[in-house]
Amino acid sequence: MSTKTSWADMAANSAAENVTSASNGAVGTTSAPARSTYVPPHLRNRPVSSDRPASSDSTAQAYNGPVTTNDRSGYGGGSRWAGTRNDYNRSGYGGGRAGGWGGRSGGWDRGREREVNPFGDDDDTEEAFTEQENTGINFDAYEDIPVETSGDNVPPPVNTFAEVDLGEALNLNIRRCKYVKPTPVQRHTIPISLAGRDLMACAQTGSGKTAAFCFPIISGIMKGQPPQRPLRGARTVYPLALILSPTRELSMQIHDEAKKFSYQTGVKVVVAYGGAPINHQLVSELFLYLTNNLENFCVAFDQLRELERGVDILVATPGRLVDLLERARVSLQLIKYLALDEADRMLDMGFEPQIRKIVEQMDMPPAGVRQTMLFSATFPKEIQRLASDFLANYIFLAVGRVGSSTDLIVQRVEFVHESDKRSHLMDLLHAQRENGVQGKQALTLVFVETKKGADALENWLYVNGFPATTIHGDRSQQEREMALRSFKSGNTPILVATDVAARGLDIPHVAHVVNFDLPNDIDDYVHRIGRTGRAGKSGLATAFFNENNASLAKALADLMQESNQEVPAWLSRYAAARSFGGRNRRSGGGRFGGRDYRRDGSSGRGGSDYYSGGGGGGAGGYGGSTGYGSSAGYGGGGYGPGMSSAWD
Ligand SMILES: Nc1ncnc2c1ncn2[C@@H]1O[C@H](COP(=O)(O)OP(=O)(O)OP(=O)(O)O)[C@@H](O)[C@H]1O
Repeated sequence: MSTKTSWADMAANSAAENVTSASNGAVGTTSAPARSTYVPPHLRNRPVSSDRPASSDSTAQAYNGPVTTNDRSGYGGGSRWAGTRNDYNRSGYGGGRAGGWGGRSGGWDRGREREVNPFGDDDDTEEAFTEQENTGINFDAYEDIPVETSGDNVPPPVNTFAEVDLGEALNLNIRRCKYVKPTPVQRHTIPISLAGRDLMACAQTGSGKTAAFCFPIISGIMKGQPPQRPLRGARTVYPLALILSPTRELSMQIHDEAKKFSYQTGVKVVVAYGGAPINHQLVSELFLYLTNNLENFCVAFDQLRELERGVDILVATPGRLVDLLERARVSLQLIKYLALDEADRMLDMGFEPQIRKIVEQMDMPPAGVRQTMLFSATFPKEIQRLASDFLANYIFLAVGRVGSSTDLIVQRVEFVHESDKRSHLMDLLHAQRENGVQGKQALTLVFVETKKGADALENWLYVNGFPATTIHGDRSQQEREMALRSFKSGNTPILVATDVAARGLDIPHVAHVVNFDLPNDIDDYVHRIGRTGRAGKSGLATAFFNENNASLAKALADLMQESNQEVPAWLSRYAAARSFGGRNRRSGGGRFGGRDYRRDGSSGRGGSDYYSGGGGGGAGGYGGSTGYGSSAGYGGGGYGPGMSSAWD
């Protein structure tokens, strides 16, 4: 630990200069009146107009401190690619703020601002929400989705949000989001979570899992008893809920979503994600390190300040959270809700030690005392076994599988030799252009295996007239954010990415996912193609396959067949050749991304057939499989215990 240069310490020392008093996790700034009173959730649970402070009473006012949501661009540190050709997103990225975070409008000593309206409308009237719906959602596509539940006394699903008591303020926000009715995973999981049950939920990509775990948490905090936060140290904060996710971008996205859902509920959401520690940088990258670290420092500073104002829901990546815990900036003593998004990824060998440390070795209440919710689109059985350590008498829920019965994603697989991949991609992009798809700002996400490969392909595309940008673990936080913004806005309609972008990211209008390099693991493929065809929309996924991908053939052919896709004869031949002794595994087979491993009757450690719940599929055990636990499939790079990661 001593070798670590802690962002938390650095930022804390600087932050301390701006901080005068703290109590129960709420901290005042030098120019703002000291916020010595923490407002318990039960007092905050009232919808108020966005035009005035939440309440005229002093406690509620005290809670309404400055909110810096979406204001991460306050740092202006230059970096390797910053300001270069492709990454401009003029729509709001830190324009005029190059001087650093002090340039943020009003600075951070503005004291108590009203809560920023994340919906961008200041009209809170009923009429503003009526007769509107999230028009992009094709709910019919979900009607025939298979659902499987197991566990004791499973609460029945609901058909509408009105059937469950989520609370007035949250209901208003659901309507602001234009969610007219719950998606299948929400229909099933919300009543389960509201009943206080632990949950392992496996549901299609893009089917609304974020809201599925956020709604019960926010509602529970709103309705819960006011917490007695211990006075352990003025700088220690005590969140009531913890949401962990594997990447910075996903954490930010969950944070943004949770902020929307908790608008004017009084529930405070804060995000903490991190950069790499000093001892993992190469000397030759010193300059890059200094630049990035300044940026990391600025991000950390911002996050820490926000944290010190008090937090109910902490959204975090594991590495940064461990850092915060080790430095006693955060205590998990009062955690009532623990949610792991992309839970299978969080419990694979890359992250598991950190997750165990957070959940089992710090001060978090044990399973059964806290409520634990695990969500992913894929749940390999070995991971389920590990996960069961964190759960008490849980319910397992499986909802469909990517494209399983809805055919939302058209999957194509083409045989392309390594040397032909670039020209083949070019052909696809030209065809797209000719069809006018890109003219309408449709976006293409291209997955490659390595970070270097991503940079090289981006450069080649650019030289050949296709504006592209990249996201991978070697890019600085600022570059990653700029790339995402530029892609989302359509300014740069092609994003070349490693697996760091494979999970969770909800980017509207991604029309085409190209697996330029196929992953080693079929579950990674499922998550990658799930960046399109989201929330009832349709999408296209093209994979370049060659002999290097032979180990994936069987699982890929099976998945395509299950999804009613056309399987080329040559792929079937590859698959047949791999039928025996094939190395790739499948999470659940059949119609789901995973099935309850307890059904196998082999729930003890070292249980038997890895595939037995899945109705056939590949042979071979988990232990020898290609992908899980190996970092090979992750362009962002895996890492060992105690180390930070490019994922983080
Ligand atoms: N009830 C709903 N009605 C309409 N839209 C919804 C509803 N619930 C979620 N959405 C929207 O669906 C999209 C996908 O949701 P989300 O990102 O939570 O999916 P996910 O299941 O977590 O996907 P992934 O497995 O890729 O992480 C989001 O844009 C979200 O706003």
